[in-house]
Amino acid sequence: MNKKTLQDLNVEGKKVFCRVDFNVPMKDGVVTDDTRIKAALPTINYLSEQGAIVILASHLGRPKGQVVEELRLDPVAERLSELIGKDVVKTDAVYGKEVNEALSQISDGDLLLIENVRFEAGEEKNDPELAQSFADMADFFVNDAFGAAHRAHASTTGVAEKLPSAAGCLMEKEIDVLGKALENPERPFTAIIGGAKVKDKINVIDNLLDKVDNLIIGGGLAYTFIKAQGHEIGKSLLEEDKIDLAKEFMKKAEEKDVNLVLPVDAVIADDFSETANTKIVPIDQIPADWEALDIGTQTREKFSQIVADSKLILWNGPMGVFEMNAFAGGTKAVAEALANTDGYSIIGGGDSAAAVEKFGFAEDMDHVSTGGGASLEFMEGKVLPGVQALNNK
Ligand SMILES: Nc1ncnc2c1ncn2[C@@H]1O[C@H](COP(=O)(O)OP(=O)(O)OP(=O)(O)O)[C@@H](O)[C@H]1O
Ligand SMILES: O=C(O)[C@H](O)COP(=O)(O)O
Ligand SMILES: [Mg+2]
Repeated sequence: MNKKTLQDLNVEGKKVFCRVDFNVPMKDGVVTDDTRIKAALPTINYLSEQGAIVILASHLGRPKGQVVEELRLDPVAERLSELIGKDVVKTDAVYGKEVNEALSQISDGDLLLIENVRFEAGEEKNDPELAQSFADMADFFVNDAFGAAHRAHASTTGVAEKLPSAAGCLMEKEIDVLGKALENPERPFTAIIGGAKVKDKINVIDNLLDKVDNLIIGGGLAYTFIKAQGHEIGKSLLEEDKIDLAKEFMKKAEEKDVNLVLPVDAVIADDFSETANTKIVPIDQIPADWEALDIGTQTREKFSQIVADSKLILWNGPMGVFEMNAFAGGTKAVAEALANTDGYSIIGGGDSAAAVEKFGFAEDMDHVSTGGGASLEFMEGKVLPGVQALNNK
């Protein structure tokens, strides 16, 4: 990596605006998976030990420029404080008087977490004024938010243009590990994509088809493809305006001789709930008022076999709604296959990492990346804007 790193900055007695990705799974105001918080600790500890005042900034969820009470970062501050064994000052504001007052009361080595940056409409628009407000708080900018490095937002790229900047340790490590895998991928190279961010993730497929031997599509992403094949998908997740794109990708896969693999059966439910009635049906037999919430048993076997035969596997996005036990089996089976394969296994994403942790397979993966969309875009061969914006060595 040709970007400056922490060692290139002299932060003692200085204020550092440090973007992290604390977009973690939460339930009832408690962090349910702290993988991303733990992953940022080396950078936070380093800055603090060097005597910097560390201003931490993150997004959480997609509040779309408004204050959403459930998306405040207080539970994250609490968990961070437990992990680091130190107080974390948390402000309810993203910038302005409250933040400035808090900053005037803390000392070198202390930590301050500002509120969810996506409460500000300017964040996702990369508004220069908001970026300037971030820059005004600090002497340096450090980006350790690999998971958000594919976003060109005020707290990722905007502020980088206004302060001397560097990559944090996590950013450095992710780029190093993923870069090595991508440089000369061992084959067969298999990508598995699932999850719920269909609009975002369908777009990475185009470039991935130029790189992989097998492309497995599961999770909520699969049903737009099943629909494109002409099957009824009931109330399953669908991006209506991406059906034609899905058709194009199936055609491109055929032309490029890429094995595009879709579910052949599904666990369907008559309600989006743990207590719904469920059954497993062939993929072309989903009734109109049911929805597919997990891959079926035959699909699990098929996907697992491909994983077992692969030399490099990149997985992002759960195969089903694994947060509910009734729909966790598919994600667990694929996680187990990745844990047992002789190939190099990379899994990425906030919820995917949480799933692997929940099922006890995290230790068996070669690399658990904190990036979901970011690791996919990186593996597509794209330069991530959050990285590009940082100062070169
Ligand atoms: N069939 C399905 N129907 C509806 N939701 C699904 C289905 N399969 C998986 N999901 C949901 O997908 C969500 C995770 O998707 P997401 O794309 O956010 O993955 P991720 O690993 O967190 O990646 P990223 O870091 O990019 O967010 C989970 O909350 C899960 O319940
Ligand atoms: O979870 C992620 O992949 C990152 O935190 C980015 O979140 P976003 O997809 O809402 O930008
Ligand atoms: Mg997610």
